[in-house]
Amino acid sequence: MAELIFFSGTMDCGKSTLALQMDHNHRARGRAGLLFSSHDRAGEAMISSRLGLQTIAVEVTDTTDFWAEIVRRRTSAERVDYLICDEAQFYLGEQIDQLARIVDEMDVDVFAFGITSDFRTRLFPGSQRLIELADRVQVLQVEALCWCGRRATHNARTVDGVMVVEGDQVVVGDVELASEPRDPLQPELPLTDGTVAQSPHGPVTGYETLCRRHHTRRVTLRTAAATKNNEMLLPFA
Ligand SMILES: Nc1ncnc2c1ncn2[C@@H]1O[C@H](COP(=O)(O)OP(=O)(O)O)[C@@H](O)[C@H]1O
Ligand SMILES: Cc1cn([C@H]2C[C@H](O)[C@@H](COP(=O)(O)O)O2)c(=O)[nH]c1=O
Repeated sequence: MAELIFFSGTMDCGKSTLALQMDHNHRARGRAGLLFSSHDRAGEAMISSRLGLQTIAVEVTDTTDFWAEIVRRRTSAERVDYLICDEAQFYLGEQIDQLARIVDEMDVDVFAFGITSDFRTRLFPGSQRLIELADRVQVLQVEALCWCGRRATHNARTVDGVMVVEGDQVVVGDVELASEPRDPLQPELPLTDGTVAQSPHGPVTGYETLCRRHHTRRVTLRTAAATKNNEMLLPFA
């Protein structure tokens, strides 16, 4: 019996990699699948993994009707056994309803992948509906980590490394990794007074995965480093 499964987690925990692996495994057993994504970092109509794999997919927009799309393909004799739906947090609630109907009435497996909550810890509409409707919600086993070493459970949006809580819900972007060599044109690490040197290209918006404690306190890798530097400057008693 077909299932609707929601594979979820924070940013950078391996969802797109798993999406491409699942497609590979099902395809290798002779099953026919369709890949969908929305606003992938690599560009339109793509599923891309930070491990280097990327595959063409159908771009999901607000006008996508999954039910009509699968009916159309099946009535033109195309086999569809499963759907891979990446960045499913960006899908509309009614599109998730269509996916559930495809599972139940067409016996097509739907494997959806996405982050549950936004930079303000609020559920994305697509993720909310998936949590409400999925046969199973599976949290990915590879844990993204907070800079403190705890499991990262939340996604922070940063501007020049500083967490922000205002802005649009959807802003496509990537996590900045501490181990990545710094681009000399990007802002430097925090100055000892806690401020950050400005990039000649303007503020850089990115994301950072944090544990709840540090998300609540708005402490990112960069602001933690700045605080540490300031503590070192404090006069000894
Ligand atoms: N250079 C690397 N070597 C090994 N693993 C890596 C490397 N770069 C990224 N990864 C793995 O890829 C994961 C991110 O995979 P990806 O599918 O792009 O994540 P998501 O779709 O959840 O944002 C990281 O959590 C890490 O486990
Ligand atoms: C937290 C948050 C994320 N986004 C965007 C940023 C990325 O483009 C995707 C997540 O992709 P990933 O493969 O899981 O890394 O979502 C956003 O638009 N708004 C947010 O609040």
